[in-house]
Amino acid sequence: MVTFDLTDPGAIVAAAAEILQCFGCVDILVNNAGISYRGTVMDTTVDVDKRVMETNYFGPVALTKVEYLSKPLPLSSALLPSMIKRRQGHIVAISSIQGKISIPFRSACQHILAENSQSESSRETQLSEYSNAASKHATQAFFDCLRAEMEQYEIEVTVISPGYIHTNLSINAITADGSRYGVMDKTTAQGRSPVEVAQDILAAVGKKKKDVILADVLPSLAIYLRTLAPGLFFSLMASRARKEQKSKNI
Ligand SMILES: NC(=O)C1=CN([C@@H]2O[C@H](COP(=O)(O)OP(=O)(O)OC[C@H]3O[C@@H](n4cnc5c(N)ncnc54)[C@H](OP(=O)(O)O)[C@@H]3O)[C@@H](O)[C@H]2O)C=CC1
Ligand SMILES: CCCCCCCCCCCCCCCC(=O)OCC(=O)COP(=O)(O)O
Repeated sequence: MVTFDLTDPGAIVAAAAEILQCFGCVDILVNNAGISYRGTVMDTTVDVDKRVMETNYFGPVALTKVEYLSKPLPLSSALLPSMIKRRQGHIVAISSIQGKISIPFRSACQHILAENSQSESSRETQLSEYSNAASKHATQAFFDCLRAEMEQYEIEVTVISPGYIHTNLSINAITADGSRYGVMDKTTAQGRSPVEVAQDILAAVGKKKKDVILADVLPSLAIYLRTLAPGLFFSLMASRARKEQKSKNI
């Protein structure tokens, strides 16, 4: 197994070169790693915004291209050029429903606390998700562009937009000051089984699907509402933010 930190460009280049050296090619690249975030726009440092973008956006972008133009690395050691050369390959991006719609303070304010510590309880007021949404919107945009450019080389690009999944995502989320959130949110705890989601992703890759939403009816409808009646969608979100701010005194 080759492990590396997605926020370290040098490590990404080295890992891709090692993988290509060991296996000769990559058939399917699944850009899955990511972090989430809890905080308000006003409280969050730009360093935290950058950390989320580096992990969720620049990491997958760098891994996919793997320094196409990097001088010390021969072109054959880069993932995308090696796929182009073979005219074969499949790139998957695990985005999110939040790559299609941006929600402010989420309605689910109740949490299942991972541990019942005072510091964790005090974090219950920080529920905005803008940084996660921004990084996932960027991910969707990048891989949509890549899909169009790669069609001529017969390379597939699939963007997956899941709703909540029962993983450690909220526990591992970072907060406005960069510290770990450490809370299992109710929405996450009630999310789909990761095994089932993985099976759906595998099926989507097998069918060469281009864009897949793996979510309940409401989030799926919300995406259509955002497109067809943006004014109404924005009003709903603003009302949601107002209610949350009032109830949580943010
Ligand atoms: N859970 C959910 O509700 C949803 C999740 N998603 C997306 O699914 C993907 C997987 O997240 P999920 O399994 O839920 O969350 P987890 O927090 O359980 O897992 C995140 C994974 O990403 C890896 N990771 C995080 N940062 C880095 C980094 N800098 N370098 C390398 N690896 C890193 C972690 O590795 P390690 O353990 O070594 O730190 C871990 O394997 C993410 O892209 C997330 O945005 C999308 C929609 C909903
Ligand atoms: C025609 C009627 C439509 C009515 C629409 C009303 C608006 C409903 C809003 C629904 C919002 C759903 C948000 C789902 C968010 C989601 O699934 O995110 C997945 C994640 O990325 C989870 O990460 P997180 O860190 O947020 O736990």
